[in-house]
Amino acid sequence: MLELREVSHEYGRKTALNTISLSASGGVVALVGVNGAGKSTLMSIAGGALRPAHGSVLVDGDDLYRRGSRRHALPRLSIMPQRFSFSPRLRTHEFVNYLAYLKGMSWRAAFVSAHEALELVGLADRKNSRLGSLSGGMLRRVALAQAIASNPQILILDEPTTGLDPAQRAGVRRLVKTVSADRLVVLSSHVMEDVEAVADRVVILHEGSFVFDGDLTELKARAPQADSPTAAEDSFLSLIESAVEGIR
Ligand SMILES: Nc1ncnc2c1ncn2[C@@H]1O[C@H](COP(=O)(O)OP(=O)(O)OP(=O)(O)O)[C@@H](O)[C@H]1O
Repeated sequence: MLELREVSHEYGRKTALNTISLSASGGVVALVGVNGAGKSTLMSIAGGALRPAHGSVLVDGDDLYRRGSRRHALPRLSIMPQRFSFSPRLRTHEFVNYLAYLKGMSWRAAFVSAHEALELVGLADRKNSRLGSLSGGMLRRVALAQAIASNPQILILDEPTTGLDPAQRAGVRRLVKTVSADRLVVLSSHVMEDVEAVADRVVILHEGSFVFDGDLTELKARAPQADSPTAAEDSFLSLIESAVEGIR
């Protein structure tokens, strides 16, 4: 169970998140928003990578940002960040293996798990390649593999399909569906097509606040034409427009 309690965050004087509360325990929760809505900030905070200025994040009741409980909470989740730094000389398997080990797995278990994760993301044939030789799309899949490898109960995926070709995107969507069968996946996206393919619940974020939280049927029902093939997208756009009008 992941719980965000009244989370707010600012960068200097810029408010990125404004009193966000969310709890989820399973399935795929898709966080949708336009550029700058606050998705990455929220994903980083939920994934243990950014301490929020206000509020708290609980994993099965353990506070992710409190000394004492962080070490219990952290191994139960993994984040696939939008960008990650790495040594270009490390080999793909070595990197995934090492990160799974850092998450608390034994070296042997991490070794096996890294192989399985690379297989799942379609990179088994590049397991001995140096990271510096991989394409951008391959690196995105390495980022996904390292998130999956430690077998966490909660997976936080920040724009997992960005930079992938259509076949790889379809592969990642299938993978997200498969891994969400027995865990919680929270992913961010601004591609409604991806969201429709995988999400059990959609949360729309705009200028740091939630403007919608419900399932796809509820989202489509808000569109001018609920049976239109573009109903989810139309509804998203009209929710954003009304939020903008509300701010004016
Ligand atoms: N390190 C930072 N310093 C200053 N402002 C930041 C920083 N990171 C994000 N912001 C600002 O906070 C707001 C939210 O940014 P965030 O990256 O969370 O949005 P996003 O929804 O993930 O956007 P995108 O879809 O473009 O990745 C934006 O206005 C952004 O300019």
